[in-house]
Amino acid sequence: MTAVLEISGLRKTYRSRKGVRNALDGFDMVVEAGQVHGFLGPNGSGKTTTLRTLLGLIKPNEGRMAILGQPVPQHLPQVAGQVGAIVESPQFFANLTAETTLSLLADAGGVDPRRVPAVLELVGLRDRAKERVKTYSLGMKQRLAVASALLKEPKLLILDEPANGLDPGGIREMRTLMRDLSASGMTVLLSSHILGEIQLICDSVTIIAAGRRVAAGSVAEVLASHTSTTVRVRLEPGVDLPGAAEILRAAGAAITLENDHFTVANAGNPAQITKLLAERQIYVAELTPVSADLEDVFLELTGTAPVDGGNRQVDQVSAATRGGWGQ
Ligand SMILES: Nc1ncnc2c1ncn2[C@@H]1O[C@H](COP(=O)(O)OP(=O)(O)OP(=O)(O)O)[C@@H](O)[C@H]1O
Repeated sequence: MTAVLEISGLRKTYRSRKGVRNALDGFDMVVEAGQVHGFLGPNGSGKTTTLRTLLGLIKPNEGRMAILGQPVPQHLPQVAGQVGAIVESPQFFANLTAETTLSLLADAGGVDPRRVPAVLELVGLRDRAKERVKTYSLGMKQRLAVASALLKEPKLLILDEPANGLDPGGIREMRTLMRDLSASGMTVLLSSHILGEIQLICDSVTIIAAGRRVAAGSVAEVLASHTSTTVRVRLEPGVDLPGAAEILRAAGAAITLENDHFTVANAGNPAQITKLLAERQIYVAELTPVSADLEDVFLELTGTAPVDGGNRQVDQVSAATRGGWGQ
């Protein structure tokens, strides 16, 4: 496979009166041709900084980037025509129709005007194309934004949170659209917080936390590499479940208590669980690895799982990510 996008060792430091912040701290990413690639990370982890740096909107302190094999930002003018991007919600003139908006953009970008009805059809706005943008819902504006990025038939489409504001039907249509675009040979880089959606849409993902890559690969690989670290524990009926959970928690385990069982995250050595409980005459009835979904992996790797008894603060990393328990 060929890489459409390569980033290595990217560093970006913001300086303000409050001090220095390393938004990107040696970040790496590779997106192969024809993939729908998910770019995931918690708030403030560096996603927008990465995308803006890639598009030449801000200057990195260090690192190498290439789009379609061309080093950027040096060769951005050569590849810009093959990259469609929506990084910040584009503003449209409210009094213009979608059709006029796209026609003006096509004209300004030297794009064949026949692309306008084609992209309106693609994003499902054909029947509302002659209505003013101010009458559009948020979801329809999102579609118009995607349509504008598709005008020049890009080889690489970069979308920051394209499903934002869409209802479930809209999200499903956006998913179909992404798959159709990918089937037509386009590579799509997609940042999103809707992890279930990413799991359904994407072939591969990169997860970023605190400006560094913490996981990358096909969705199946990323999931497989984390399947066995969380275990589900059931006890014999009638045993005090919260009490048992507390014993493990006191020993440093990250516990999530459910109705009739609890889970232990990051449990490198599940035997430790049975041992600790048996010492208190509590016997485990079931101990099974939980197959992780992308949300579990994300929470674990980025340290953004909810904090017990408190509100997690920005930049606060949960104990579970600071190393395995029971190793
Ligand atoms: N212009 C700026 N000046 C100072 N700090 C900044 C600036 N832009 C971003 N940052 C900081 O850099 C870090 C990364 O921000 P960035 O916007 O790239 O994160 P993000 O992953 O896109 O977050 P979100 O999901 O919330 O949009 C954050 O700590 C943010 O506060």
